[in-house]
Amino acid sequence: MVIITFVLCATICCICKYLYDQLRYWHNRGFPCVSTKFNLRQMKCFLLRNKPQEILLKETYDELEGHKFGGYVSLFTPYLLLRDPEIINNVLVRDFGYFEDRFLDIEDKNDTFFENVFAMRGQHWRYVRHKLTPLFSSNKVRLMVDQVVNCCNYAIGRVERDSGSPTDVENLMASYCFSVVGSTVFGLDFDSGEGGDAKKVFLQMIDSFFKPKFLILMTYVLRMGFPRLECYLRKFLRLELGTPETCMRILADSIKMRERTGYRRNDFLQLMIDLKHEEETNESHPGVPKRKISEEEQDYSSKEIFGGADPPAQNFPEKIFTDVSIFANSFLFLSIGTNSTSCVLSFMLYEISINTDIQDRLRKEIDSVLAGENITFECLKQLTYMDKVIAETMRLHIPTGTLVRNCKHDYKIPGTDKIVKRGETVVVMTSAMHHDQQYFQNPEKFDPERFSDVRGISKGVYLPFGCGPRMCFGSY
Ligand code: HEM
Repeated sequence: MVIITFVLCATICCICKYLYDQLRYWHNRGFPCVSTKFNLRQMKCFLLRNKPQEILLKETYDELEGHKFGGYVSLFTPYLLLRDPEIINNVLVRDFGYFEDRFLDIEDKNDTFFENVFAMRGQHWRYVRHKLTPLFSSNKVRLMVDQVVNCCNYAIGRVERDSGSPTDVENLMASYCFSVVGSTVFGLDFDSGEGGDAKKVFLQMIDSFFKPKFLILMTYVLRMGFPRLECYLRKFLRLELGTPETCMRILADSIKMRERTGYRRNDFLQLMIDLKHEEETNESHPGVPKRKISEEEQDYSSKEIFGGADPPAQNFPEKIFTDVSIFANSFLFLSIGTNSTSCVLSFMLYEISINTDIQDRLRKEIDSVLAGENITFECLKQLTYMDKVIAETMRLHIPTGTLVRNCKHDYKIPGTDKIVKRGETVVVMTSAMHHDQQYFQNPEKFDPERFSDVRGISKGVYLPFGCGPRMCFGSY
């Protein structure tokens, strides 16, 4: 009995000591840091979802005012917040080789969602990014404009049908973006009813991803404090972030149909199917013309792009473009593409509805560029005021408020004696920087004219799409 009590007490003491050390992590490392007290309020806000994440992030950012970087602890996990634009630029671009991954070296292989380019690490990520980059080139996007225009016309029709009654803009934009991405990624026409069932299934899955069930939410909280434990627990409980079987079946049917009939469509799914065949046979599928290696793909092999790290291998020993990873990437594009784009569009409509002078100017530009014709890729480039309005919307209402990188090798922060250790996580709070008076005068004002002369905005300050080799695909 005495031994058991002793062991129990010793274990509790060790755990308490570990947690205490975690809270004082940055203090002990000699870094500037925010309060070392356990922040229960942050966890409560996260669980109850009663305070936007951006406000919590800004509070941490403001606490470190006057420092180029500083540490904070979320639950029990230490993060190093970068506040200085030059350091940010070094980490994301110049010294990318030290910071190429987002996540810890945790095997998430049991979860289909983690087989995608956002979550992949190291050589896997480089190879897949290298292969997928040309899919987002302006040439490819140009070929998809007709599909986007169709979805746009459908959304306009919906507004006209409902005219006279209030429109739920968030819902309208979500449905519109979902159709655009569904059409360009999967080749499914969600609006016509052809993809009716698929639309329902995919929407349910995206919903469970962004509004997870309580048990999954708890594992997220656990992940903030004990990422490895969370991963093992999720594996043990066989918890998936959704129920991908039905979605996978829809996708697998679509792949099989294309392989069987030789039907080709100008979408991302097709390009990934071609990559799958390339890996399987080292040449194109019978009846399918060999894929041309584009200039972008060739350019994407230089050492400079990877911050001095090795460029990706042209071939990979394992098969990467399996049905599972095609599904994971397609789902990623569908979820991340739909959510971030519809969020920006909804906020843009909100801003121009309360800033009617901006709305009038925008309408005049659209009328003069389109002159009653349909939208083409060429006219998009002439909509320069529209560009500024979108840029300003993304400054004020950025959908992804943080950029995260995991340190791969010990890294000395230039101009200081501080070392970021391998395995530590650095964070850039883009939403907080976009609202920082130091960089944007009168930051809460919606003013597209800020983007008339982008030279006035320093590097590493305005980052709606991130920066460096890991920046967003959607920004091309
Ligand atoms: C307004 C719309 C969008 C915004 C604001 C946005 C923002 C971002 C941000 C901030 C990142 C992280 C970048 C970094 O860590 O440096 C990211 C990554 C990514 N985004 Fe987007 N995004 C948008 C639309 C899209 C669309 C439409 C797609 C694809 C269909 C997409 C696909 C991706 C992918 C695949 C990544 C991961 C890239 C990698 O790790 O290599 N995004 N996005």
